[in-house]
Amino acid sequence: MTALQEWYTWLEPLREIAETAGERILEVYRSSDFAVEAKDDESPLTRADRAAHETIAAGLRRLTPDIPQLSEEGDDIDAVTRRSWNNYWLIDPLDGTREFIKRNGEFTVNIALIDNGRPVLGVVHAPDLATTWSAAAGERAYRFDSNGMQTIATRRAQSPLTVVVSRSHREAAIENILERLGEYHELSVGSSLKICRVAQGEADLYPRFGPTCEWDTGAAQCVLEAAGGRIMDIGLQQLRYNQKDSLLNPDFIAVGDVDYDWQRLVSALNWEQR
Ligand SMILES: Nc1ncnc2c1ncn2[C@@H]1O[C@H](COP(=O)(O)O)[C@@H](OP(=O)(O)O)[C@H]1O
Ligand SMILES: [Mg+2]
Repeated sequence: MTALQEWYTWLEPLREIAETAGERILEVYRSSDFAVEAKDDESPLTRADRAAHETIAAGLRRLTPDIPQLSEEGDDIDAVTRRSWNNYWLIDPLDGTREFIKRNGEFTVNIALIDNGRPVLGVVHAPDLATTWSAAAGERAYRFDSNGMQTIATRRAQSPLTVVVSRSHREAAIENILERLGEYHELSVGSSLKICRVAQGEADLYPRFGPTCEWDTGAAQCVLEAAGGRIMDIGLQQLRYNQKDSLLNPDFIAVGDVDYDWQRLVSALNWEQR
């Protein structure tokens, strides 16, 4: 695999690919009168997932024919093959499937370029919110919406903390942690938008205890890190990608203020015994 000297120039085409996939999703979302509960072959959800996946796969093949793709909706790729890659596109064509079904608009298209275990490009697009977040490692993070393009940045942690939690997946462990935080403000949000809310300085912490996959976090992690934040496992190590046979993430916290004493919070939460 060649070195990725050109990767920075791929950010704009990447945003276009994500937004085109978003248009395909919205065609289904807006045309269907659906009440789907599960993925079956005929469901609008499945059609939207597939249409977004195909659009992204074709767009990335045109942009970078030599870089492999790992998509939630793509072929299963065995771990040995995958782990031999130095870099690859990591894709969740439609994150927040429950939000799509509930029609609350909180679903996203996610594309990250992973290089040696780290996200170096990331685009998160929320089609129904007409908003896109994008970043390249080592550069600024941006949000594009009806007001145009803005630089985004995380904020200093505020007291009480504002905590983002999943709208649809709320494990008992999360309830325990929230209880132990004492006073806090809560934002309930679907999909990778939670990480984007931390990245744009609206929230301080997003704790996730329970299964997520690497494609749920890769693109938004790139945005959050470029905006000044971090996603860390319980050892406060930054999440890395393609390091294991499994594609499941560990428990993690996404934080905006890297100078805050998260270690103290994590220790106080008695994480190991939650
Ligand atoms: N049991 C499980 N195993 C793996 N991933 C899970 C999971 N439960 C939830 N997730 C992940 O959490 C994501 C939704 O997160 P949230 O609740 O924050 O919106 C899902 O994305 P999809 O909607 O793309 O399937 C899915 O990847
Ligand atoms: Mg997902």
